[in-house]
Amino acid sequence: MGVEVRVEGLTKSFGRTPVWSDVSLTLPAGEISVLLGPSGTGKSVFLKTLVGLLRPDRGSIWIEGRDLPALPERELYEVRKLFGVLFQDGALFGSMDIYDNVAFPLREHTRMTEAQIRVIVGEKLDMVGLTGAERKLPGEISGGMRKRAGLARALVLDPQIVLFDEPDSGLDPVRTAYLNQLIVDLNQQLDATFLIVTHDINTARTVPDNIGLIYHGHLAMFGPREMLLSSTEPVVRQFLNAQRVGPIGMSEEKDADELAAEAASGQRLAALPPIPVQLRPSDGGPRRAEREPGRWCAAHGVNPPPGSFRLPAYEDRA
Ligand SMILES: Nc1ncnc2c1ncn2[C@@H]1O[C@H](COP(=O)(O)OP(=O)(O)OP(=O)(O)O)[C@@H](O)[C@H]1O
Repeated sequence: MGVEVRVEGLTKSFGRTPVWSDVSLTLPAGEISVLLGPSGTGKSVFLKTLVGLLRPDRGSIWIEGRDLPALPERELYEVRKLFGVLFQDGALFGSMDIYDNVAFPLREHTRMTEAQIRVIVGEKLDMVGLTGAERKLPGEISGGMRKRAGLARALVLDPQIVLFDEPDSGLDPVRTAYLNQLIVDLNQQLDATFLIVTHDINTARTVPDNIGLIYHGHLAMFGPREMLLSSTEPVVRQFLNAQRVGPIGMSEEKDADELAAEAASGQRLAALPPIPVQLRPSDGGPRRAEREPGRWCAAHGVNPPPGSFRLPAYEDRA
């Protein structure tokens, strides 16, 4: 069922510049979580810190009873094998074809024979729909295919935790929809815990089980999807509505004068959009962490925005 990742009081700065402080959250085992936040708030830094590429100033990352930042380098190297990471650009080696890119971690980290490697690479390329593209160079395929090749490589060592850094960046809405479906299908098939950093509101609303929002150097909120999607916090409403009105400014947080001027001019935050149904696996089976729509809201006495949990009209007709 994947592994739980428990982050406690994590703080990171570069020199005297703080990125975020006192971040605490638990990624539930086997579930999909999404991390949102304005540009530059340190979401990529958070992923790199989780996987041990950056050291936090303070705090703990507990995985299977081990606190990652406290581990000596040799043990950290072992724990890193639990992770698969899909970097923003796929991070493929430009001079290697897709097959060799996907085979790379197996050749680097295991003693498998080439025959064994061929079976695994074939299986992962099939999972992401890239069978037949083995001999292409990264420069010869589309951005969407590069993402999928990067995903095949991230999965090749059977990771327990998969981190996705903006998997939808640079993709058109249709390719994003395919990739989102692939993520939900993979989560159903694999024993892994997923964390996705994204700016795509539709992805954030339909793909995860849990959502977090980093804002102004802190984790503003983290919890079940319905908690965030029904939240009345101004920063959440502004983000989910993709609005200029609200506490988030162009380059930083708006100050009190700016917010007062906004209120005086009659500009208001829009109402929350309805909570959509979650994306289901394409085989019609249940999600790994399936929950009844509206259960969290009902259990917490929260009224979801009107129109929530309905299928879009065109799906009602199908
Ligand atoms: N190695 C580094 N050394 C110094 N500063 C860094 C380093 N890596 C990131 N930063 C700084 O940390 C801050 C957070 O960067 P990060 O890329 O994590 O933001 P982000 O939330 O992922 O942004 P975006 O949504 O635009 O991708 C930025 O100000 C960035 O310049």
